Amino acid sequence: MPKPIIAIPADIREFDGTVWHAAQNQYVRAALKVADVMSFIIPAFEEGNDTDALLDRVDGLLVSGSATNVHPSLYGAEAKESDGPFDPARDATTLPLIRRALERGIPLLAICRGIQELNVALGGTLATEIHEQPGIWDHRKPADVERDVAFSIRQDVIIAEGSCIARYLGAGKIKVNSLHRQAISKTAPGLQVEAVAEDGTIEAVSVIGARGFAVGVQWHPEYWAETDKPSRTLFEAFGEAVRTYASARALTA
Ligand SMILES: N[C@@H](CCC(=O)NCCCC(=O)O)C(=O)O
Repeated sequence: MPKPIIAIPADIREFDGTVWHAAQNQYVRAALKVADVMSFIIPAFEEGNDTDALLDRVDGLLVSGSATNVHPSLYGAEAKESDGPFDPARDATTLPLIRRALERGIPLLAICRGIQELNVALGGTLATEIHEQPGIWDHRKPADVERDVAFSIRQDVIIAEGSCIARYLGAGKIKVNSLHRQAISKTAPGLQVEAVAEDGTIEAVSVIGARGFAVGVQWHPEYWAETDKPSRTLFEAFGEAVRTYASARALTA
């Protein structure tokens, strides 16, 4: 069977005096080196992407992290300046892809901004600047440090007994990295909370009744996917789900 291909929606980035559709190497590399799947980076447009035409050509969807935030209007909140930076083209691309991939049973791994998009896509809301809430830790990306330090494995999360990811990672405490200032506030009706931090922050969800692998994590398993066991295990599980989907799709082609 040819190596399967997943979709990774791009961010809109501006540098070198122009606009780019960009995905970070850490996601594409973890997909290839650990999940053993190739990636199509999907351009981010507010209009014009044909969601089904894109999903017809892939066997998985990986929604990556990003320093930008989902626009509050998408979950019924007023947008404040401090809620930015925004990426409306990415929002307009990822939310339909997430909803349609779930309807079609296409494996989904949503990471950091991705779990927030998953929650919003299914009707949930987000909390912003969570470190300002009483009793909530500062989960933000540390400033002015080397990237490996920023993504260091440093925070406990507790995986729920009987959860989807407990099948792969076991239930109980594991250590993860943490680089986010927003988090799930109202969990979408179709999501099951899979892991929380000790301050109550939701750290992982799965899609109730999903036809295939459909997991969102607030941490970054891609960054140490080649060396950190829980990170590797999650990407390997995603890769297996993608291959299973690809084999089934090949039978109906
Ligand atoms: N912007 C959201 C999601 C955070 C996120 O995806 N972080 C990824 C790290 C950014 C980087 O690669 O530098 C939030 O802040 O909650």
